[in-house]
Formats: sequence, C-alpha cells, structure tokens
Amino acid sequence: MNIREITVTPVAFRDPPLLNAAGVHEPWALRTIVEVATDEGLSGLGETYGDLGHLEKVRSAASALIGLDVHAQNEIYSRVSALVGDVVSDLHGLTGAATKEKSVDRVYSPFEVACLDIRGKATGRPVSDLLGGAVRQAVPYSAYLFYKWAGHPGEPDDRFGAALDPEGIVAQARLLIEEYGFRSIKLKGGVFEPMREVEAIRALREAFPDHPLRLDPNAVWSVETSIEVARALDGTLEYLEDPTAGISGMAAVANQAPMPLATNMCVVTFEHLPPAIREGAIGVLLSDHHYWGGLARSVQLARLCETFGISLSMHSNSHLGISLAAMTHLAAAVPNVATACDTHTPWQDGQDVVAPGALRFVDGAVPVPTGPGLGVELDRDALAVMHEQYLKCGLTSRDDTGYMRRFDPSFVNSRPRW
Ligand SMILES: O=C([O-])C(=O)C[C@H](O)[C@@H](O)C(=O)[O-]
Repeated sequence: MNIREITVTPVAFRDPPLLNAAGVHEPWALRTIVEVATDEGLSGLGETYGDLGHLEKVRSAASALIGLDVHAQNEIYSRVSALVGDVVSDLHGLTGAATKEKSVDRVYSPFEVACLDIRGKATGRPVSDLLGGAVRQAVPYSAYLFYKWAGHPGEPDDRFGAALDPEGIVAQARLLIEEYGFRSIKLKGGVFEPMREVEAIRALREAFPDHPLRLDPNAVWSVETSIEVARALDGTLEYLEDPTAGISGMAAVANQAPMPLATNMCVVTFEHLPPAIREGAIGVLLSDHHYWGGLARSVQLARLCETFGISLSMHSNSHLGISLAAMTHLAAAVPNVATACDTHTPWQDGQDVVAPGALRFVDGAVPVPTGPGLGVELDRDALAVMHEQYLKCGLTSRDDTGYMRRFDPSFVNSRPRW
C-alpha cells in the first residue's frame, strides 16, 4: 500500500495566558496536521509542532515520501534523515530553555503516526495493537496546572480566571479535577521565586492529600536552589521535573534530592541515555513521541528505560486530538508507563481538528480507542477554521517558537534565574 499524497496543514488555536519560564502562552498555539493518503483509498493522520522552521522541514520531507509503502518505516526514516540530517541541536522554542532535539526524529514522527493509523485501518486493529497490544483500557493523565493571568485585555476571561498565588492554583486544580476527574497534579513552575512555588505545592498537598504532585520549573534553578527546594518538599512530591539544566547538573541534584528527578529536557534522544544512566541523573523519563521519532521508537525507549530501572511517563505541549490519540495508544501499549501522563487538552477549551466524541476523560483517564487505527476522524470544517486562524495570526519567521506568545528572549540567556 503506497503513499499517493501527503497534505500538510498548519493550524492555530487559541492558547490562554499560561505562564512558564519563557514568558506567556497566548494568543495562539501552532500545530501542523499531516494527512497521508494511499493508492488503496485509505488515509491516516499525524500531528506535530507548528513552528515555521519545522513546518518547512515537514513539507519538504512529505514530497520525498510519495510512492513509498506505508509499511516501509525504515525507508521512510532514511528518506527523512537524508533530507533533514541527523543533527542534535538546541531547541529554544518551547520553554525558552535549551532543550536538545534530533531533527530526523522530530520530522519523521507525524509520518510514522499517520502510517500506523493507515495500517490499523487496513487491518481493522487499533494502533495500540500494532505497538504490542494494550495493557490498560484507559490511560491516566494529570491535571496540568499553570500560573496564569486573567484573560487578554479587552476579551472575556475564560472560566479559569487568574492563578498567581497558592489559592489561585488550588482553585484551578479544583476546577480541573471536578471537570476531568484527574488523580495526579503537575504544576508548571519556574515563574516565581522558588519558595513561592514551594508554598503552592504545600497548598495543593493540603487541599488534595491523596493526589501525587509534581513540580516542573523547566530547568531555571541552579543546582543549589534545586537541592534546597527538593529538601523543602521532601515527602510531598512524586517527582521533581527538570529542576536544573543539563545531565551533570541533574545528577548533582539527584544525588542529594529525596525524590526522583524527571526530565523531558536533558534526555531527549537515545544518545543522551548512556551519560544520564552513568551519572544517575534521572529516575523518570518523560517520553514524547513527537521528538523521540514516533510511536515504535518510543516503545524501544520504554524497553531501555525498563532495563536501566528508569520509570516512564509522558510529556506534552499544547496539542490537539490527533496527538492525544497517539499518546493514548502509546501509553496503553507500554507496560512501564507507571504514572499519569501530561496533557494540555483542558487548555484547548474544546478547540480541535478531530470530530468530537472519540476521546473523552473518565476519572482523569482517556479510554483507549478500540476502533481501527488511531480512532479519530478529521473534522474538516474545524481544520479549515484553524488553518484560516493560522494564516491570519500574524506569524513571521521571527516568531519561530511554536507559540504566538509574549516571549522574553532574555530569559534564554539568563539561566539559571534562581
Ligand atoms: O517541560 C515541559 O513540561 C514542557 O515543555 C511543556 C510545555 O512546553 C510547557 O512548558 C508549556 O506549555 O508552557
């Protein structure tokens, strides 16, 4: 079954004023939707980042894949690699911090997901079956809390309002837990002075005594500050995520911290595993198929993590339903995803390119779709609206961050901030 046509559509959707170490989300989050059509009339969906540099690479890779068999994943990977190279480089776009990425893995991923969607449709099996079979019927996600401004000046506020202190953070958690049933909580930190964020975690612990808690400052703390925070939160956190930058920095913190450290920033390609394991830098790896080279490679990653005693969970960025479906199939098929995964879905506020109904949250978990492929269908009207938003949102080559947001580049050059 050969690839006849690939359509690559950039989209923009509203992103609320969530704060992170790099600045603030809003007004738009950008994504790229990939549709692969075959000569036998089946088509499949993939989703990836929307920053301009990436979009151009995805477009050029798409044209090089026409005519290939959807089962020929090795050949598809080689073609992408020949085009975009195997470079591991710094990526500043998502958090402002220097996260590494491997270009071929990042570009290959949406094509691999779309081909798996097609192969699932062709065989009448869900993608989780193609990855080894679901070991769970539903995938738990965590309530992803953000410090947040009130709505954009001149626009109506969303139902969450502002969250700039422990009370606001607890109120936000209550709303998310009431609506989605989440049983774990993650707070995006790195925004305020670290002890102020410790206070927010303590307030969450008091309000939700049974929910595992995580804190993620996106590597803006020094080693010393990280150890101080880790000690202050002894007994309170399930894990501390990316407190400081780099494998050696993380190892220095891990050596003193009473809880495991997690990362989606310093171990982001297979080449990073040996030094991280040698130095004992991490206890939890937050995988992400968007930059680990797709779903099958993420299953390989899970095996390696199991071998070396590293737990697995999953990272997310602002994403839509195609990615949520892919993440859910992957987490369903990986036995050692031990804790609830991250998702930005609640912050989409219902905006999506997939038809409603296929994915829902029940008690904080998404039931794994059981139909053929990913189990989601494109809503073409919604896709057209979001593409129009992309064309009008004013993106220029200077805004190559994947978010249309107030972004302070000086943060990038002034790490650690505390
Ligand atoms: O470190 C992380 O969890 C992320 O990179 C997730 C997002 O980019 C998060 O920082 C955000 O949405 O602002």
